Amino acid sequence: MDLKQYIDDVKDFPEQGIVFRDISPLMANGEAYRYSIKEIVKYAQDLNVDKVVGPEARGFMVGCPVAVELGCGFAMARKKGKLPRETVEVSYGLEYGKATLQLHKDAILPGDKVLVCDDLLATGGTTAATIELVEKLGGEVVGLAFLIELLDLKGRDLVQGYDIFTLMEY
Ligand SMILES: O=P(O)(O)OC[C@H]1O[C@H](OP(=O)(O)OP(=O)(O)O)[C@H](O)[C@@H]1O
Ligand SMILES: Nc1ncnc2[nH]cnc12
Repeated sequence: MDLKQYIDDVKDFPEQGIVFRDISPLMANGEAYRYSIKEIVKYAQDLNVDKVVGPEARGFMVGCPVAVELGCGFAMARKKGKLPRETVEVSYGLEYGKATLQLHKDAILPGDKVLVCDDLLATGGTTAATIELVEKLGGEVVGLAFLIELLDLKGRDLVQGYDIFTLMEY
């Protein structure tokens, strides 16, 4: 399926010079959304995943349906201040800003095999921070899955050594 027809390229959002790759049209199309999730599930099928972790917010859109299909749990990596119980946290930079992500301390059990899911890999800052959170809690990241990879930003270099699956490259 040609998934790129469902990605809207928005110039100068959220800042001058950024081309924002908007996944809203893909999610609005049941067939394209379902196909994307099924492809990630196929990739993850043999990884023996215990938990899927997705960073807020678009990571939830990809990670939750993948977890449901795999029949495993999902843990939310949320922006600072949103989780009500004890957390671990990591601050990071992304293509257009800075943020802090948190995970509940009991979201990952030591030895859990974790699949990190997000809509898009740009600089890799968000993904590297998510991996760091999982590893702080003793989890093992067994794969990283995205709808989109922005090749120029070399996010792969920041997460070297991890297995990466992407459906679209720009
Ligand atoms: O590889 P990076 O340079 O880190 O960029 C990728 C991240 O940026 C976006 O999230 P954003 O922080 O904009 O949050 P949102 O999902 O809440 O829109 C996107 O969903 C990824 O998580
Ligand atoms: N160019 C981009 N489009 C959409 N989401 C992003 N997150 C980081 N960079 C992005």
